[in-house]
Amino acid sequence: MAIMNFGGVDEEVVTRKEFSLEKAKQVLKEETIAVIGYGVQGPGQALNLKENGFKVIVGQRKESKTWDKAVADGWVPGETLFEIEEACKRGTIIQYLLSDAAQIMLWPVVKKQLTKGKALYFSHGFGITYKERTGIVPPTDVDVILVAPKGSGTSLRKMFLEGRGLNSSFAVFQDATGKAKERTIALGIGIGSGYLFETTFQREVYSDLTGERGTLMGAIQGLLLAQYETLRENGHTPSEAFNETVEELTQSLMPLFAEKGMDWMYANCSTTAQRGALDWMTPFHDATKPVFEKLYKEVASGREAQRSIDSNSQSDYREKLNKELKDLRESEMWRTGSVVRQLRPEKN
Ligand SMILES: NC(=O)c1ccc[n+]([C@@H]2O[C@H](COP(=O)([O-])OP(=O)(O)OC[C@H]3O[C@@H](n4cnc5c(N)ncnc54)[C@H](O)[C@@H]3O)[C@@H](O)[C@H]2O)c1
Ligand SMILES: CC(C)(O)[C@@H](O)C(=O)O
Ligand SMILES: [Mg+2]
Ligand SMILES: [Mg+2]
Repeated sequence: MAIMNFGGVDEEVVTRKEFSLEKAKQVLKEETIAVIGYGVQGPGQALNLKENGFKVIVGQRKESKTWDKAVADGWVPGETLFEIEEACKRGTIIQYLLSDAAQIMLWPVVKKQLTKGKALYFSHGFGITYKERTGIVPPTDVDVILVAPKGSGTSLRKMFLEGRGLNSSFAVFQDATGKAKERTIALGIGIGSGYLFETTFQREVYSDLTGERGTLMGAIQGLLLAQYETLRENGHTPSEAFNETVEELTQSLMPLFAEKGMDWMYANCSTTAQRGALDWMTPFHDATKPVFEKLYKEVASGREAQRSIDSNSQSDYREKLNKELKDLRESEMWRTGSVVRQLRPEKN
């Protein structure tokens, strides 16, 4: 662990310098890692682990699209690809990467295979933190651990292939073997994380649910749409409204603040823009802060988790989500986006 100072606060973190890939392989050399679920995180984690030299098998429902995807990715039925129960039987570390709702349904199957000394691994604190709602209560003689990549499994894989790494949090909920922390960090390094920071299952799920409902996904769409609509209602063309709201943000300004921080992005805009942004950031902050406070309370109360369990355990949940995504895709703002993307010069 290294102590790093983050904006005046010391935190212990793990980087590949303190915990090399070679060390991770040494720690896990006797382990079979069973990645259960091959949706978004499953492929990213399983393929990165395999290519980093770990022994990995995949567990997935047969006769599903994702079984076929696993086969297409090179997993071999009967050798490295199994039905969920069989993979859990063979694994010494069970990476439980079904959707959070499916984890509840399949829990009796997985629990049966959790024999003494195995590790149950999550990428979300959901199942354990909201155990009254999920019924996920592991036996006391297994390790219960977490590595949560801070981003999509698609990015985890893409960044791995580019020689980069997505940061992840890690936590130990139950250390039955005395080796839980070592196993956790080794897995975090193995899946291709950038740096790892410690958390608890509860803090992971509270921050994760807040972040994705907030700035990462929910708030960003709400904010962009509010500005797009205002411009359109005042007579601006779709092209002007979209460029001024989304395209400039993602193509020009976001890369600047990703690279060197917000003041650097501001400094690379006009003094007119800087004056206005510095004045208007406070009203935007003040208008949204109560919404974030309300959101956090909903998360901490468990109500957000229950809403997600209730909707995602319905048999037609995927169709319903797809319908809502289609509505988003077919809104004027994102139809405009599709045309703007086609017009990017690098496309031609
Ligand atoms: N999606 C991400 O990038 C991401 C990022 C960080 C953490 N996580 C966490 O990782 C875990 C996995 O998330 P995901 O988004 O990869 O999941 P997902 O929604 O893509 O589903 C994963 C798998 O679950 C299977 N599944 C769904 N219902 C099932 C059922 N009833 N029976 C058997 N299998 C079923 C699907 O076939 C799929 O292979 C979750 O705990 C999630 O919160 C996800
Ligand atoms: C990728 C996210 C949003 O960070 C993750 O938390 C998820 O649930 O998919
Ligand atoms: Mg999440
Ligand atoms: Mg997240």
